[in-house]
Amino acid sequence: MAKIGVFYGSTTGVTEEVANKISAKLDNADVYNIAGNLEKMNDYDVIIMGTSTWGYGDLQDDWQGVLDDMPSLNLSGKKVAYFGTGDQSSFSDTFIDGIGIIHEKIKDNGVILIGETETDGYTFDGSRGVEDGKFLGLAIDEVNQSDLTDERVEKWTEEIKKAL
Ligand SMILES: Cc1cc2nc3c(=O)[nH]c(=O)nc-3n(C[C@H](O)[C@H](O)[C@H](O)COP(=O)(O)O)c2cc1C
Repeated sequence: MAKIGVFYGSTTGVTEEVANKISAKLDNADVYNIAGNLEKMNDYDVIIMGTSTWGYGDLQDDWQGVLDDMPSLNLSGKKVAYFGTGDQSSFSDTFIDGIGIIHEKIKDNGVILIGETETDGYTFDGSRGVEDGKFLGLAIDEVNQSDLTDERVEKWTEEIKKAL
């Protein structure tokens, strides 16, 4: 299988936990906290990026810290997938905005986006993580729909495997 790296930024541990679940479903893919590990992306063919969203549509702090360095990575030809954790109820206008902020920064670097998902089953008003009616990646809401997380991860990782 292609070499997969999972990179996450997590303020209270939710996104970290989801990163570990995703890794477990992908033959224990390597998992990194993005803080201090941005350059490690260069070592992987497939890069899975996970972030939460804070403030009102703000990128998680550790991702914010590396965001401006991301365009200098050589991501050309690499497959990239996103997962975002958020709260669609309290932050209905900015649900998982973080993945959209990252994508905006690197989308012109020749990345091949995989792992987009349907928005069915979620209720929210707006998201920078949605493009052409689909989430740019996997959306996880541990605040309101934690009972769905495991099956969402399972289904998504099966799709990711097919896209490799
Ligand atoms: C003060 C505050 C602001 C938040 N802002 C947003 C937001 O704008 N959009 C969103 O989808 N979730 C928002 N959330 C929800 C978090 O992103 C969510 O709980 C996430 O899973 C936390 O993940 P982490 O512990 O990995 O950082 C916010 C939560 C808090 C407490």
